[in-house]
Amino acid sequence: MKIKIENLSFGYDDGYIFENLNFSYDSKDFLAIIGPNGGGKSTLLRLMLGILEPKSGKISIDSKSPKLAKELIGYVPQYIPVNKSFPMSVLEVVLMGRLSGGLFKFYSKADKNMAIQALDMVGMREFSSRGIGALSGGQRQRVYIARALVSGARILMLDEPTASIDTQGQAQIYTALKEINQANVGVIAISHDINMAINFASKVAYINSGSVVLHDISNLDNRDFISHLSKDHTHFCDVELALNSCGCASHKD
Ligand SMILES: Nc1ncnc2c1ncn2[C@@H]1O[C@H](COP(=O)(O)OP(=O)(O)OP(=O)(O)O)[C@@H](O)[C@H]1O
Repeated sequence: MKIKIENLSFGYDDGYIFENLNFSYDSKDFLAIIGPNGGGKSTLLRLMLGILEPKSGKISIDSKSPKLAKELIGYVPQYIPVNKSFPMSVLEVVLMGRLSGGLFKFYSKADKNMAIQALDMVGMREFSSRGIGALSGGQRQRVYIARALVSGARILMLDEPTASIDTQGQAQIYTALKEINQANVGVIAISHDINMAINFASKVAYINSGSVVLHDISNLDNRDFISHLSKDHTHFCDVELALNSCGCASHKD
C-alpha cells in the first residue's frame, strides 16, 4: 500500500504549518516520524488519518482519500492511563477492534482467534484474561496495538506509542512493531526517542517548521550514527546533521 502526499498545504488558522509538501510512504517500511516539539508531526498524522482536511493539495492512500481508506488504517493513540479496576479483560479490549459490525454484535470464534493471534504478535497472549487495568503502561500499549491490528488494518499509525514508558517497555513495543511490519503491515510512528527510531525503523522522516526530510536508515550503522551524534552535535535538532554525516540517503520535499 502507498500513501501519497501531493502539494499539501495546511494551517489551523490563517497561517500555514505545511506549504506544498510532497511526501510518499510505502507500507513495506517502518517509518519513524521525528523532530522537535511543535514541528508538525501530530498534524501530519491527523491529516493522513483524515481527521484534518488539507487547505489545498491531496493525500491518497492506495488512490483513496484518507476518509474512504479509514478501514485500512489502525490508529493507536498516545499512552492513556486507565483506572486500575476498569472491568474489561485484555481479550475483550482487543475484540473491540472487531466491532465494525456494530456495538452489540456477537463475536464469532474467528474473531476470538484473530484477537488471540494479534495478542501473540505483540507478546501479550498469556495476559488475555487479565484485567486491562492490571497491566503496566507498556503492556497496555501493546494491547492497544493488538486491538488496532485485529481490525484488519494494513497500516498502523501511532502517536508517540512509548511516551511515559520505561526503556525496556519501549524496546518491547518497538520489537512488536518491527515484527508487525515484517508481517506486511505498514507502521508509521511518531517518536521522541531517536535511539528507538534508529534501532527499529527502516525510514526516518524528520519534520521541522513544516518541512519533511526523509532518510533511508535500513543500512545505517547505529554505532556510526550515535558516534556522529555525540561527537559533532549536542542537540536533538542535530539528528538530521548526524544522519547526513553517516551518508544516509536523504530526500527533502
Ligand atoms: N488544534 C490546534 N489549533 C491551533 N494550532 C494547533 C493545533 N494543534 C496544533 N497546533 C499548532 O500546530 C503546530 C504543530 O503542532 P503539532 O502538534 O503537529 O506538532 P508536534 O511536532 O506533534 O509537536 P509535539 O512534539 O510537541 O507533540 C504547533 O505550533 C501547534 O501549536
